[in-house]
Parts: sequence; structure tokens; C-alpha cells
Amino acid sequence: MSDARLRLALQRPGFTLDVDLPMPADGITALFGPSGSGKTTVLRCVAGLERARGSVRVAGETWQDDAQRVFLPPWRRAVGYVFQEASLFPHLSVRGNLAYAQRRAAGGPDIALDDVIALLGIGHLLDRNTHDLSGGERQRVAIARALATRPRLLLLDEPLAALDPARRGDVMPWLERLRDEVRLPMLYVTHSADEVARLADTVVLLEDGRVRAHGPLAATLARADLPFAREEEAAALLQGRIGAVDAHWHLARVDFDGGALWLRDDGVPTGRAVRVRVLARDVSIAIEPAQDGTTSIQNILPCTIAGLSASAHPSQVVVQLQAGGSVLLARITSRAADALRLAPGQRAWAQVKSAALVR
Ligand SMILES: Nc1ncnc2c1ncn2[C@@H]1O[C@H](COP(=O)(O)OP(=O)(O)OP(=O)(O)O)[C@@H](O)[C@H]1O
Repeated sequence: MSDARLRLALQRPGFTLDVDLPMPADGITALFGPSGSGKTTVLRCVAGLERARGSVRVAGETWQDDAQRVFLPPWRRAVGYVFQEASLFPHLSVRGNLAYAQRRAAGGPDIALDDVIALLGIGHLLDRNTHDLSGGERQRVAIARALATRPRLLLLDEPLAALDPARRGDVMPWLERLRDEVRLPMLYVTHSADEVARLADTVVLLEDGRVRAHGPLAATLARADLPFAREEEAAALLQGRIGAVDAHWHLARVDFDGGALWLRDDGVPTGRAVRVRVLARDVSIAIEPAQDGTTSIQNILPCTIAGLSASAHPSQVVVQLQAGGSVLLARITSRAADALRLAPGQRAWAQVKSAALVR
């Protein structure tokens, strides 16, 4: 059995945590929410570093169950913990740090150390002193060290936040590999919408210590009742595959449930699963199909209006568009929505001005 569920309740002056969360057996669950909403507290309670009331079940193991008076101390919980600043042992080399972690292996799924080293691309760093590493390298070693303890759950608390944007971009593909190649549930705290879009499978939105929303990534980002859709960078996420490449025009076609989009060809091979991010501000709406050859917009998708909701500014509305099994968001002026008499159920065409591969 590999179920995982967290039920945590905790009271501090001015703050109450009260969460009940099923967790997927693998993949990245992003914990997202304003500062002080309780993200780090959830991680600390799961690791046993802090004591909440409730229960913590991970991969079929019970780490806490108040009803049965079970509370395992942190060292008996098979968690790997990665923090914002990698806390590597300064007196040990990279190899020494990994060997130390391996000796403390916790009994989770066996991942050979060589595989961990290859997965994170740190083979050439093994004999290096840890303070000679770049920030991005330190984080990769920190993740490898966490994996070397054979955890059943990986906790990552803003692992990229201390890196500059370029270094963050360098480490992101390693996290994607981790997500795709290691069957391990991961709880990932972040403030970055980019990291959520690129890495998460499931999103949990925490507000004031409570779960405001919880669900699969694409569906949750597109929900009109959540703050995601109202942000300046509001975007829909489409999950698809590279269906074709037009070598002459350097374009790649991404096929998804609901249509296809032509994007800049970034060399991703045909057949590869990809995520595409479409910003709400880059989508406009037509209520008649465009005549061939009358618009510069290449990507026009037939869809149905699913709903309209307020935007951050009253001059604009966010329109949810259902295209097959996918949802797009369009941010348009309230005046345009009124002039077109947009209403749920109406047939429409989403004109996508630009879209980008997230990976
Ligand atoms: N050691 C502590 N003692 C008392 N209160 C604390 C402690 N740590 C955190 N808090 C409070 O508990 C609440 C939740 O904090 P937590 O660090 O979990 O939030 P967060 O969502 O991780 O925030 P951030 O995004 O800023 O890291 C906040 O009100 C915070 O001030």
C-alpha cells in the first residue's frame, strides 16, 4: 500500500494550522501560498521537527497517529529534506557528504548511489570541497544527499530561492529529471509561479494555515475562483506532445486534448511530452471564425466559454475557455466582453498570440 495523507492541526499565537491532505504516491506536490500561510510549518510537522495534532501517513507507513499514540522522532522518519541554502558538511568532500547520508539510509526504496550521482550530474564534483561549489551545484549535491538517505518522501523548501535566475534555470532540468525518473512523492514549497508551472503535478494552495485549493496542476491554475487566474502572469497550462516539426519555418506543433498549437521549434523531438504555458494576456477571443488569410495569428482554437470572472483591475475580465479537455484563460477588457455579449456556453475562437514550451 502506498497511500499518503497528512492531517495536521497546530495553534500558535496569531496562527492556526488545520490541514487535511491526501498526497499522491509520486510526483511533485507544490505547496504554494502567501508568506506566513504555513508552508514550512507543514513540512516541519511531516518531518517530525514540530509537533502538530493529527496523523501523518506516508507510503503506507504511519509516522504519527495521535489516536494510537504514535509519534516517530525525526530520525525514524524516512524523509529527505532540502532547504533553501544547502547545509552540506563543510569538512567533508561531496563524496564524503554522500557517503555519510548513505550510512544513515532510512529504508525507503533502494536507489543506487551511482544512479543518484548520474541523475543529478554531479559525478565530476565528487572529490570537490563543498565550499568550492557554485550555488546550483550545492543544491544538486544537497538533493543527491537527501536521496542517498533512501527516503520515502522528499521535502523541498524553496530549493531554488537562494539562486539567481540564471542558476535557477540551470537546476530546474535536474529537478524535472528527478520528478520523471524517481518514483517518490515530493512536497515542494515555492513562491514561484514558474517553478509550479514547470515542475508540479499537483498544487496545494495554502491560505492562513488552511487548504484553500488542492488539485491537478492545469485544472487548478485555470480555476477562476483562485488567485492564480487574477495574477498579472495568469496562465493556462496545456499538457501535450510534439506532434510535428516544420523545419522550413522552424516551428513545432504541440498536440493536446482540445487542439494543436504551433510554437517556436526548440529542438524537442517529435513524440516528446511537453507542457505549454499560455498567458491569459496573450489570448484574445473572436465569436466568428476568422477567414483564411485574414489574421497574423497562427493559433486559433475553437472552444466554448466556460465562465467569466473578475480580474485584478475592473477594466478587465478573465474568461475561461474550454477547448476539448483543456482550459485556456483569456484576459480581455470588460468593455470587449460586454460588446461581444460573452456568456457561458457560447461558442468562441481563442486566438493565441504567443505560447511557450515550459520544458
Ligand atoms: N518558530 C516559530 N515560532 C512561532 N511562530 C512561528 C514560528 N515559525 C513560524 N511561525 C509563524 O507561523 C506562521 C506560519 O509560518 P510558516 O513559516 O510556516 O509560513 P510560510 O508559508 O512557510 O511562510 P514563508 O513563505 O514566508 O516562508 C507564521 O505566522 C509565522 O510567523
